[in-house]
Amino acid sequence: MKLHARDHEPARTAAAAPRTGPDDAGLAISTRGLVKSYRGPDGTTTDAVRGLDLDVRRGETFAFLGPNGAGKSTTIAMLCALARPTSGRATVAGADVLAEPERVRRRVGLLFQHSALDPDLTAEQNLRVHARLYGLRRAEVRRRTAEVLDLADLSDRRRSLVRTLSGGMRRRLEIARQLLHSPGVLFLDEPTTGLDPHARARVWEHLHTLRDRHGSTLFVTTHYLDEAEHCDRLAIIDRGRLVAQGTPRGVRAEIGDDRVVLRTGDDAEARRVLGPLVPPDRSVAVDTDGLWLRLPDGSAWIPRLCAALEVHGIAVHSASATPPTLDDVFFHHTGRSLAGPERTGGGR
Ligand SMILES: Nc1ncnc2c1ncn2[C@@H]1O[C@H](COP(=O)(O)OP(=O)(O)OP(=O)(O)O)[C@@H](O)[C@H]1O
Repeated sequence: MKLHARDHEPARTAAAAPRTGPDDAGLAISTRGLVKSYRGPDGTTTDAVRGLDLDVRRGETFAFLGPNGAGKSTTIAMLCALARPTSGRATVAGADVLAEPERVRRRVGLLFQHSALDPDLTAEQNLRVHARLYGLRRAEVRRRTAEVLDLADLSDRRRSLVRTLSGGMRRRLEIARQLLHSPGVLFLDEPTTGLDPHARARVWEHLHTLRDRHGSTLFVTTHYLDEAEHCDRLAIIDRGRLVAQGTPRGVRAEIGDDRVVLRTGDDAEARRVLGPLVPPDRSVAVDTDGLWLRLPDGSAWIPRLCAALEVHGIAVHSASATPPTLDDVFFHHTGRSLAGPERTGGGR
């Protein structure tokens, strides 16, 4: 699902909100058993989100990862009080999404996947329109516009028409726009999709500045695993269910073992030879990278594996051992890959 600005613009009368809500536990977002089911016209039900328990601390950058259709946008829509949960509870910036949806909407900012800027207005004009929608007073509009332009490093382009800005600049302007009303939590739905690597890096620089200088809580969905690696904490969702939650290092440590990858003259045969050598609860799989295994202290295993293949006359072209990646974490829990083509074998 894609969220669109026109569906969810805040009410004209909405007032500027306090930065944070009255949550005592230091949590910016907390959900328990959050469920969203869609009923189709033919009576069939899609369970987009199935019992999500999430905790996001104030001031952290939290990545929300999952493949297409995992339920990320639906979760964001519920957390921003734009879609009503079917069941469960959620508190965002100190307000309850079911009992206080207006308050939630005033306390969050939401960056949509698709541009919500008017290309025929200048950067500054776009910000002013948005500030007025949030009911900011005239003097406040001027002050906040200048502040967020500076934060986005776009002060020198404030009089440029949006259509003349680069893709990365537009994204930074959109983020700036969502900061005008000082939201308690900023949701960003795939903020870097479609940007080149340089522009992606600039957007992340900007997001880290927000966190470090202003203590903003950022909830970011992304398909890019390298981006999630740089967040404070993350959650991985698949088919509406949480599969892992914690720091990048923590969720990787949970699956523990190294990934040993061998490129051989005959990966299928090598798989057959090595299968009996490894402990029964370890997988041996083949994908586009070659043959791989998950083993504790992987580099210590390599000589033994190579020796066994040599005995069977199978050439080994390369061998490496690396600590688990976030994709390995996903594979460990689902038996599928988040990033590349489907792997075979292994998983739970
Ligand atoms: N309005 C809707 N009506 C019916 N089904 C929906 C609706 N919105 C989403 N879905 C379904 O709910 C599931 C989760 O969709 P969602 O858009 O939340 O996933 P996502 O993780 O954001 O995917 P993507 O990364 O592709 O944006 C999908 O199966 C989707 O088809």
